[in-house]
Amino acid sequence: MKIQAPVSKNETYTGDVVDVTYEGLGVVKVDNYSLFVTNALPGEKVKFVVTKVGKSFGFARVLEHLTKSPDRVEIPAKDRKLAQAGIAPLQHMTYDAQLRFKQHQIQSLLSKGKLDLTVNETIGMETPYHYRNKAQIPVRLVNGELETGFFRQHTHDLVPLEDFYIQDPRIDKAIVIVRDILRGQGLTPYDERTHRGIVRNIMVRQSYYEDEMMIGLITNSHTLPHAKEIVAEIVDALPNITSIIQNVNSRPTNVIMGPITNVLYGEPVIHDSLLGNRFEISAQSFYQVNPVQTEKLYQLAIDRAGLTGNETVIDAYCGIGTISLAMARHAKEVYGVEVVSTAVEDAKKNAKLNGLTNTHFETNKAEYQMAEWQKQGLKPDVIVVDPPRKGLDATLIESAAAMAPKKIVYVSCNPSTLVRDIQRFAEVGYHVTEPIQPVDQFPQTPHIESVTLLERD
Ligand SMILES: C[S@@+](CC[C@H](N)C(=O)[O-])C[C@H]1O[C@@H](n2cnc3c(N)ncnc32)[C@H](O)[C@@H]1O
Repeated sequence: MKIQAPVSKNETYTGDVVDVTYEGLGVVKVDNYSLFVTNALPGEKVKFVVTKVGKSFGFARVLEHLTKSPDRVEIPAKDRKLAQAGIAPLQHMTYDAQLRFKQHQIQSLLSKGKLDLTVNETIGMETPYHYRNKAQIPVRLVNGELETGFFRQHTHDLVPLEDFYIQDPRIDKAIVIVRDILRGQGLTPYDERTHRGIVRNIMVRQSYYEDEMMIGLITNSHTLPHAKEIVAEIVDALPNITSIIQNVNSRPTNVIMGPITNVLYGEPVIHDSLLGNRFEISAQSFYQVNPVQTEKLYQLAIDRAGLTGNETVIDAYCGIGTISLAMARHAKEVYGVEVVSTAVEDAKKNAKLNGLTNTHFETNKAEYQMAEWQKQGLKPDVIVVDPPRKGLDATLIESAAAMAPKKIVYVSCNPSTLVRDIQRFAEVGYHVTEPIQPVDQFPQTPHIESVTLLERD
C-alpha cells in the first residue's frame, strides 16, 4: 500500500526542531507529519534527509545544522560511531541538558496522565562517562578477522570498536586483550546465519570498590578449544583477574547468556560493595551498572522510607538483595522477593556475608508472593518496589494496598509505567507526597531512573 506522507525517502528538507522524543531524537514537523531526527536538538534549524517514511511518522538524518542550540556538544569524529551504536545517544547534548531532559520527560508524562506533581532536578554525576561496571560485547567475523564491537542500531552488523566511552576503561582494555588472545589461539567467532563458530560474546564485570574482575566467554559450543592456553594468557596479561567463566549458549537467540556456566579460573563470583555492604555477584545476577549513582539512589530510597530501626520492610524485585541489605541496617525486618532463583541464593549468601540476621528472601513472582504475605498476615510499614521496565502487576498493587503499609517507595527505571502505576495506586488510596526525584544512572543515554514516595491517605 502506498503511504500518503508529505515527504519522500532520500529527499532533503529543512525545518525547525520543535521537541525531543523520550529516545532523544529531535522532532521536526512537515505539514503536521512528524519526523524523528538523529543528532537534532530543540531550537535548532536543520537540513535533513529522510531515511524512512511510515504511515504516521518518519525518520531522518541531519545533513547540516543551520542554527545550533546552546545545549549542543560537538562530537569528535572518532566518537561518532557511538551514536550510531546506540551506546551514547545523548552524547550531542551537554550534561546539564541531559539532566533537564530527564526531569522534563517525567514531568511531561505526568501531565499527559493528568497528574499535577513536582519533579525535582535530576541528580547527576561528576564524571558522566566511564561509569559502567559491566559489558557484554558481541564477537563476530569482520573482514576475515575475529572482531569485538557493537551492532549498528537495528541491525546485527558488527562495527569494530575499542573505546566504548561509557564503560570503565579497565573493561575496554580487557576486551581488546581477550580479543587478541582469541585471535592468537585461532578461535572462530559465532555466525548467526549458519549458527556456527565458537565465541558469541565477551562479558566483563569490574568491581568498583575492590580490585576484582570477571571475564566471561559466551560460547556456542560446549567445549572451548585451547581453554588452558587462553586462561593462562588472560591471567598473564591481566594479573588482577579473579574469575574466568565459560557460559554455554547454543540456542539461536538474541538472549546473551545460556543456562550452563563453567568456572575456568578463580571464583564463580566477584565481590563489590554498596553503602558498606559487600556483595557476591555471579555471572548471571542483575547488579546495577553504575555504582556511584546506585549508592545515591539507594540512600534516597532509605531516606524516603524514613526508617528508624523499628520497621518491617518488603523489598519487591530485590535481585541479589542490594536494597534489602542497605535497608536491613535501618529496619527491624526486611522481606525480599525475586523471581531469579540464583539471585535469591546470592541475596541469602550476601546477608550472611554481612552478618545481617533480619532478612528473609523468597524466590517467587513478586505479584504472587505479595498475595501470599498478605494471606499470612504480614504487616509491613514500608514496601519498596524496584520492578523491571514493564512496571508493577495490577494485582501486586492491590495486595500491597491490602497490607496497608504507611509508605511505598517506588524505584522506577521507566517513567511511563511509573505514571500508570501512580494512577493505579491512587485508586487504592496511596498518593505521592514528595517531589519525584530522578537520579541519573545512565548518563549519555535516554534511560531515566527515579524514586517516588507514596503514602496512605
Ligand atoms: C530493576 S531490577 C532491580 C533489582 C534490585 N532491586 C537492584 O537494585 O539490584 C528488577 C529485578 O526484578 C526481577 N524480576 C522481574 N520480574 C519479576 C517478577 N515478576 N517478580 C519478581 N522479580 C522479578 C529481575 O530479575 C530483577 O532482578
